[in-house]
Amino acid sequence: MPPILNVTTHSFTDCHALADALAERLADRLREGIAERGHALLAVSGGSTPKHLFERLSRQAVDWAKVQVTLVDERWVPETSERSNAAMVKALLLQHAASVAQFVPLYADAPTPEAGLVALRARVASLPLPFDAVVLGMGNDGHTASFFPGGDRLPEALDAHSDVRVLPMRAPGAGEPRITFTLSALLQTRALYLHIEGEAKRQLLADARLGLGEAAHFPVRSVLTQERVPVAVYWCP
Ligand SMILES: O=C1O[C@H](COP(=O)(O)O)[C@@H](O)[C@H](O)[C@H]1O
Repeated sequence: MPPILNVTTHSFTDCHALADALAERLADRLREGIAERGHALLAVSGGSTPKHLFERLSRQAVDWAKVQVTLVDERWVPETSERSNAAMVKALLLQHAASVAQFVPLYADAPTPEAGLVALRARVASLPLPFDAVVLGMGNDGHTASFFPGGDRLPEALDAHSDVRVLPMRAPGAGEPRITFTLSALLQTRALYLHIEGEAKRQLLADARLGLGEAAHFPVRSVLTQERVPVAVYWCP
């Protein structure tokens, strides 16, 4: 991918090498946060891509009792659902050394994200932003966090000057209603990573960066074209 804007790409031979490198980088960030402020705050993505990363990160030597972990977005399903991002974080990341980290979920026991929003906003208001690190993923449709193409609240979610931290989101390709940190909140971070795997996503991201074809309208382009925080792309085939 050509280097444009403030995006750098780190390529790896396979998902294990990528997971090792990104886990070490994230652990460095968390240790720096703890050394400088006494605590650290990490936001991770759900979906299938971060599974190896979570396994590696959970074993990193970090004072995890001083770390808060949250998600960049969540599907509005209880943790008993196999679609729950929280369930995946608990099963793979909050294990081993990281089992003592404090998890801040984005799901509340309410029928819709709108019904749970007041409780959820109070919960995330207590998070001491900026994040030490945010790890985004990307779907094959160019969504990141729950910034979906055609999302009903996409313009609000992508407003880089918004003071809203979380929003509900519904979209044709989203599967179920969502809750997502806004772009404005996610850019309040000391380090921003975009973790993608596979040739199709590499090409999609390259097109989005260059504004080519339909990828010019993919929500992930808002992350790539902002100038507030450098983006480190971690990629493997
Ligand atoms: O639904 C979601 O999908 C994206 C991408 O997931 P992947 O399975 O293609 O890795 C993920 O980044 C997001 O957090 C999640 O809610």
